[in-house]
Amino acid sequence: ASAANNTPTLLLARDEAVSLDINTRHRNPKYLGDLPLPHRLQSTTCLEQALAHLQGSAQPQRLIILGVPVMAMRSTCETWLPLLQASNLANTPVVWTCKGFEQNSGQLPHEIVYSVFGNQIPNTGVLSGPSFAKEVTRNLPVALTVASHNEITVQNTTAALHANNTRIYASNDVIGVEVGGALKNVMAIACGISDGLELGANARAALITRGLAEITRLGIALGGQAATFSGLTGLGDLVLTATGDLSRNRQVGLALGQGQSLDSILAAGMTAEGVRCARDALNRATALNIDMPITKAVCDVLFNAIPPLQAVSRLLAREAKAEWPAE
Ligand SMILES: NC(=O)c1ccc[n+]([C@@H]2O[C@H](COP(=O)([O-])OP(=O)(O)OC[C@H]3O[C@@H](n4cnc5c(N)ncnc54)[C@H](O)[C@@H]3O)[C@@H](O)[C@H]2O)c1
Ligand SMILES: O=P(O)(O)OC[C@H](O)CO
Repeated sequence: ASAANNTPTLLLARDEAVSLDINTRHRNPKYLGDLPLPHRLQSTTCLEQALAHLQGSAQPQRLIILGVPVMAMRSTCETWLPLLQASNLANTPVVWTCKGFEQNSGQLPHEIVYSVFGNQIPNTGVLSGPSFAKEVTRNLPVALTVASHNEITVQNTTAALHANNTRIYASNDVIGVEVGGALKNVMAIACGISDGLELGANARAALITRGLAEITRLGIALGGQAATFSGLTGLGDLVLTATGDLSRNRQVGLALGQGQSLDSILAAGMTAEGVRCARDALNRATALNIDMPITKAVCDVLFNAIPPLQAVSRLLAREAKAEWPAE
């Protein structure tokens, strides 16, 4: 999106072949099929070249986007901290796109970032919202939220990305944005399971709505703001991922509902952050005494060998209750 906005953009890749394809054929077949990429998007595998690119970027659009999964966030931050300090780039805004909790620590991405960066890299934030990469690559309309406590992070993210078909909205609710992004993946697995079992559109709508109640409950308990969960990074990303067949999390759910085992689905190379997130979210909810029945049902199917239909029956067999407050 930044390259489409004429922002000179350099993608730091780990794989030489990916980098070469982007620079020569303007394609990234490993991740994005045959979709053409803007010629302004360049790639490198060399950290020094990435730092030089940042030093040459105009200040209003200078921005680092960490586009790695949550499991790689800590090591990525640890790599960048000394490099940015040594290159006089410690004030460069850094935003991340990952959605989930860190395994073992159970930390949200901002907790990882703050624990590694401390005050040494002060301008940070999370960039999230409903955005399938393949649609962004096609430059179709998309709206995202950047949440940060620093004005410069919001300004630079907006300057780099907000144009043409990309809208950037600002928020100061880092926790709410991250919880919505993490938990929508779990609900997308739940909706995929329901659709794989052919339980119908009514069931899917119920799961989305009660899933949002569950996300909101945990999010508020963790310090998020209620309104955030009806925004782009809550309801917006939840609807996209729970209903859009481009979602890897929904695809995992669909395959489970159709009778495939988790091992065989993951062996086929499917990356779905909701699988790890479900257990971490349930652990954090249990510690806070928060009821998360849909997340619990997803964990039962994923990790406790409960057949999908039995998990659904258990969900439906719970006592009747008031819809609001969402307890
Ligand atoms: N793909 C999408 O449509 C999309 C949309 C919005 C947000 N996101 C979020 O952005 C993040 C990245 O998504 P993705 O689909 O590109 O994920 P991905 O799993 O394809 O990985 C992205 C990049 O991270 C690199 N990476 C993986 N493990 C690493 C490690 N241990 N150390 C360093 N680099 C590592 C990979 O080489 C790859 O280049 C995710 O958390 C995802 O939720 C993805
Ligand atoms: O393919 P998924 O399920 O990881 O979803 C991708 C993005 O998070 C959608 O916003």
